[in-house]
Parts: sequence; C-alpha cells; structure tokens
Amino acid sequence: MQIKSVWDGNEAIARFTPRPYHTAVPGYVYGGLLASLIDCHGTGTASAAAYAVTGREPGTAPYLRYLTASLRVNFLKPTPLGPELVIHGRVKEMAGRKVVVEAWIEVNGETTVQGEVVAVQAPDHMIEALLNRA
Ligand SMILES: CCCCCCCCCCCCCCCC(=O)SCCNC(=O)CCNC(=O)[C@H](O)C(C)(C)COP(=O)(O)OP(=O)(O)OC[C@H]1O[C@@H](n2cnc3c(N)ncnc32)[C@H](O)[C@@H]1OP(=O)(O)O
Repeated sequence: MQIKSVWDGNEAIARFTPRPYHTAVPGYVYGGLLASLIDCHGTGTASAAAYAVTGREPGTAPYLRYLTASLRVNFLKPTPLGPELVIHGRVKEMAGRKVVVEAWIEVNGETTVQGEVVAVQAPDHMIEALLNRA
C-alpha cells in the first residue's frame, strides 16, 4: 500500500486518498482496499509499538517486523470516495511475540471502518525478505 505510518507515542496515524479505481459501488471506497489499509497500518503500528516499549529507535537492527495472523474488519458505514482517509492504530494488547492492534478509519471526522489485527513477530528469514524487497 506504500502508506507512511507515523507513531506519536500513543497511537499511529497514516493518511491515504483513494483513487477513482478504488471503487466498487460508485461514489464509495472498495471494502477490500479499506481492509488492506487496516492490515498494513496495523502491522506497522505493532512494529512501532515494539520499538517504543523496548526504548529503541524505529527501523534499527535487529529489525522488528510483524506478520498478520488475524484480520477482522467491520464496515460501519459506506466510506465516501474523494476525501482523504485517516487511519488510526492503537495497541490493545502486547505479549511475547504477539501484538493486538485496534485500528479504525476516519473520513471527514467520522469513523466508517473499525478493525482488529493480531500481529505476530516475523521470523528472521521473512524479515530479510521484507528488507530486500524492491
Ligand atoms: C509507525 C511506524 C511504522 C514502522 C514501519 C513498519 C514497516 C512495516 C512494513 C512491513 C509490513 C509488512 C506487513 C505484512 C503484513 C502481511 O501481509 S503478512 C501476510 C499474511 N500473513 C501471513 O502470511 C502469516 C501466515 N502465518 C504464519 O506465518 C504463522 O501462523 C504466524 C502468524 C507467524 C504465527 O505462527 P507462529 O510463529 O508459530 O506463532 P505461534 O507461536 O503459534 O503464536 C504466537 C502467538 O500468536 C497467537 N496467534 C497465532 N495465530 C493467531 C491467529 N490466527 N489468531 C489469533 N492469535 C494468533 C498465538 O495464540 C500466540 O499467542 P500467545 O499464546 O503467545 O498469547
């Protein structure tokens, strides 16, 4: 998704403006795209939180990267196509290699999508693959 998730010490925020081809019902954003945003931002939030609790600088080695073990998405209201979406992520639970992140999407100040990501720390060989991707 190429989103940039920014950690503010309490939660992570990302912004994304869907394009006209991200549509299913005319005028509204495709749900699969919204689920992907929750997924990407949820795993990014898990990573940022893992660095924060260990007092480490984000993005430094040894790398802390997360895989999606479970993704749940509730579409509360149709999401209008056009305005910028604000994706929020907040840690609900953190234990061992697992981080549970609650995430939601706001448009025009209204929450239209709510989700939860169970993220598990990626094994070393997958972290290598993530770091080496084009
Ligand atoms: C803000 C700044 C940003 C920073 C910059 C970040 C940049 C970041 C960019 C990269 C971002 C890439 C994001 C990729 C996001 C995908 O797209 S990942 C692709 C889709 N996911 C997959 O392919 C995963 C496939 N599944 C697996 O590989 C394995 O099942 C898993 C998920 C690694 C878990 O297996 P495992 O390592 O054997 O883990 P296991 O010991 O069984 O379980 C560990 C814990 O997780 C729990 N768990 C495992 N599976 C589940 C499940 N399905 N449901 C609930 N709990 C579960 C277990 O119960 C256990 O919990 P505890 O008992 O410890 O409480």
